[in-house]
Amino acid sequence: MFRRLCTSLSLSSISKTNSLFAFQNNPIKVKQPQRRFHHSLSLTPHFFSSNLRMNHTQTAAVKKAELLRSLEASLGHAFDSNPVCPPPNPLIIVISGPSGVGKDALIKKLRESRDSLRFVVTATSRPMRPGEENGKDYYFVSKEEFLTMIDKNELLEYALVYGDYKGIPKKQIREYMAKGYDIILRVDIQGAQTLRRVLGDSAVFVFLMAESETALVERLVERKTESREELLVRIATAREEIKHVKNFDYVVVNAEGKLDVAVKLVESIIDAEKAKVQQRSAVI
Ligand SMILES: Nc1ncnc2c1ncn2[C@@H]1O[C@H](COP(=O)(O)OP(=O)(O)OP(=O)(O)O)[C@@H](O)[C@H]1O
Repeated sequence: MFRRLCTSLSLSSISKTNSLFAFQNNPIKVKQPQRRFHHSLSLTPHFFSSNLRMNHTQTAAVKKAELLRSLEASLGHAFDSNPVCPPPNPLIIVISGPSGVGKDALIKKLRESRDSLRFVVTATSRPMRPGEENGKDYYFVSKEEFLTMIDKNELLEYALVYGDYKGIPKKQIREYMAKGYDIILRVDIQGAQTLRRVLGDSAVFVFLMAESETALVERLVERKTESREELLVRIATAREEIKHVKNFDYVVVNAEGKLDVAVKLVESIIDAEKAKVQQRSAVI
């Protein structure tokens, strides 16, 4: 192979000394390449007609084109410009963590920075909070409507959380994945456990946590959406939930005032997952 390469290189340099157009009538007989890899670099009389003296960049381009052609000639076929790796599978990313840790805030930022991500809107029977939008933050449905969705097997998972139902409609996930989008799911720890049973290792599970219990409680208090009693329940639950971190693939700390750092880390996780040789392959 090395000798063949040398031969073709020396042949190409000979043709160059004779004439710049000489290799248009290349004497080397090769099988016609099926697809030309470097059309844009091929020499045509037009290329030189307007400017007979080539500058340094043009000369380098010609040399490169010539070398590529001679390599193709030696190999007997054109280089393949198709991607070497198949496109990565659509990914399901499950974001979970204690109440008030910043799941919604993180997902909002992720959606702004990544076009390839689609957020699957959770259906819930809880009342709408100020600033929330139906169909954007959640699908707000009545308890009766939610129970009908359960009966029809329309939910990937559901749970009764603090007296309200929350669940993930399957339809949206299927539609987005068919279009090649990555899916981001937001669930509490109970929901993540159910999803792990349903999806196994076919999805990526990310546990979001605050840097300390104090930080978590302060965040919840500042949000002003829970009563004193509700806060106590959420704090007690968070203490239990933290024990489930071992069932997740990744843990991300969302430290006070450092939401952007947490977002970047989740983006890196997505990038790393996309570069995996053995891709996860979720079927809903
Ligand atoms: N890194 C951070 N630093 C300071 N405040 C934050 C940070 N991340 C989120 N917050 C704020 O903390 C509060 C709770 O966040 P968020 O509502 O996103 O939590 P959550 O995990 O979705 O809660 P829940 O599960 O109860 O819906 C919000 O007011 C949010 O703006």
